[in-house]
Amino acid sequence: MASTAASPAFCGIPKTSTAVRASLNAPTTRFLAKTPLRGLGFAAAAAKPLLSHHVATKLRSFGSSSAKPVRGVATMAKKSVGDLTAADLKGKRVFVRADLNVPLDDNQTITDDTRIRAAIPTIKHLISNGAKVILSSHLGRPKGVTPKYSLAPLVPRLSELLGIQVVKADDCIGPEVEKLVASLPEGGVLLLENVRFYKEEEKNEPEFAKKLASLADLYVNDAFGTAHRAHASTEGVTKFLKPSVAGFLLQKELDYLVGAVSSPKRPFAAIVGGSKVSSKIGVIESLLEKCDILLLGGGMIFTFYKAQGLSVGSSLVEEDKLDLATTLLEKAKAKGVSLLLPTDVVIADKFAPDANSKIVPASAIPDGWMGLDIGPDSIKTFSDALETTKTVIWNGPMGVFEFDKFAVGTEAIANKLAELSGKGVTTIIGGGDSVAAVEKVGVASVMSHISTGGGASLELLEGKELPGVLALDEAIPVAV
Ligand SMILES: Nc1ncnc2c1ncn2[C@@H]1O[C@H](COP(=O)(O)OP(=O)(O)O)[C@@H](O)[C@H]1O
Ligand SMILES: O=C(OP(=O)(O)O)[C@H](O)COP(=O)(O)O
Repeated sequence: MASTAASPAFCGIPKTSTAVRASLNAPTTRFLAKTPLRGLGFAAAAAKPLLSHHVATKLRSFGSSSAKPVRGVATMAKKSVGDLTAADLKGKRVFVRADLNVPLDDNQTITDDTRIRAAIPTIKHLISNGAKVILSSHLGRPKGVTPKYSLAPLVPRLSELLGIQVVKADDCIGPEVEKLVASLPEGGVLLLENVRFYKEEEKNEPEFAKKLASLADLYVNDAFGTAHRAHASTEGVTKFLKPSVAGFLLQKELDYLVGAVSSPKRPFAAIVGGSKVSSKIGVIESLLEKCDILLLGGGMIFTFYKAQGLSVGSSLVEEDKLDLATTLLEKAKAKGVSLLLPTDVVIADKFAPDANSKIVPASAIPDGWMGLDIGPDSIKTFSDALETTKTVIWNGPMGVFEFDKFAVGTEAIANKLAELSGKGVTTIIGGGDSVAAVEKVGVASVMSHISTGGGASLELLEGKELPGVLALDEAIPVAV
């Protein structure tokens, strides 16, 4: 199944895949095997007021065993899509922001549909109550209109899962889109084109948000994976659409993650890897405050090595983060946090599945070679460090696991977490690629929680407010 599909031809992607090469720079489209969604099954109708995470944190510190409102405490719960009935929805145009940023291969085939399946309960609730759904998402990090980042390849799978033909717009604003919205029947779904084709989206420009909002009567945010971004479609739009409510996925993710990371069972370990170094290296500072053990792997580590004066060959490095890396190493030492970097790495002579490879100490990466996985000594050290933990959160693969030769570290950590999960340790896996990796290994079902958001779950762990959540309407306070 998954592992077979992802092996030598790795999901049918040519060995010189642009998708793979792009992952070194801006790894936004992904390419793993199609695997069943686990850990995200929930009843669409099981709606309850959504606790904003800072409130849930407060409740936890009162010793509550669940994130339910406490008698007499005014909660800052967020309104949920489950609070909206047919009376609110029938005939209404609902703007739904989902995170449909799924991996596609070079043939534009979806290779992991986890995020599409996770968005379905909210959409089904809306269409079964007679709403007209205007569905919006980004895909990747395009600079302007870029055909390979079109949402068109998602239409067949969305239609299949919803049991209706989803209509696709060629834009996300403008007269043609307005015409399609006007002709949308009750219970219909219109998928807008990639909202990041407009630079105004990430800049959160109010005029752009207003144009998006003008398409609809009310707003649902179900994009947990993008809830840490204050963009026009996740935050700006809420200023022009009322009500603005949380979708079932957003609600479910927060319900689980807030409780698990606000007062984690200790020792508490975080594992951070992957290739979004500049977005995630900053999180490490906060993790030093929260975690007892911090393990770094993936493309993250070479910036740390270089900051220590080591040669890193042609490995992924964020030059402008070298000072930060040095500071983080000093802070970890001062705080007594075990910040472990791999001591050995698997290096390659090119970024390809058939690259020549060898294992070298982290201090001996030759020029012209790049680190694409953690080595066996590091796997052992990391596994030993995790042995006594009670809670582990993992975001970012340990290596370029899409290539079999460089998947060993990621697979070993996935298997270690599965083993710990079996012993009662809380194991949380977040992020599109990290989830795809544990699916590939076949251990997703034994993890405590599979999250559709990597960066978003790390920011929650940091204790940050997620702009996409904060912007939503508050529910009427509940006293129980
Ligand atoms: N040493 C490395 N060099 C380059 N890319 C890496 C390295 N290790 C892991 N990666 C890549 O990181 C990507 C995932 O990173 P990221 O997007 O941060 O994770 P997630 O999607 O789980 O949040 C994968 O495509 C993987 O190939
Ligand atoms: O894939 C995503 O984040 P993740 O890799 O941290 O899980 C989200 O779709 C957000 O994408 P972005 O990091 O380009 O804003």
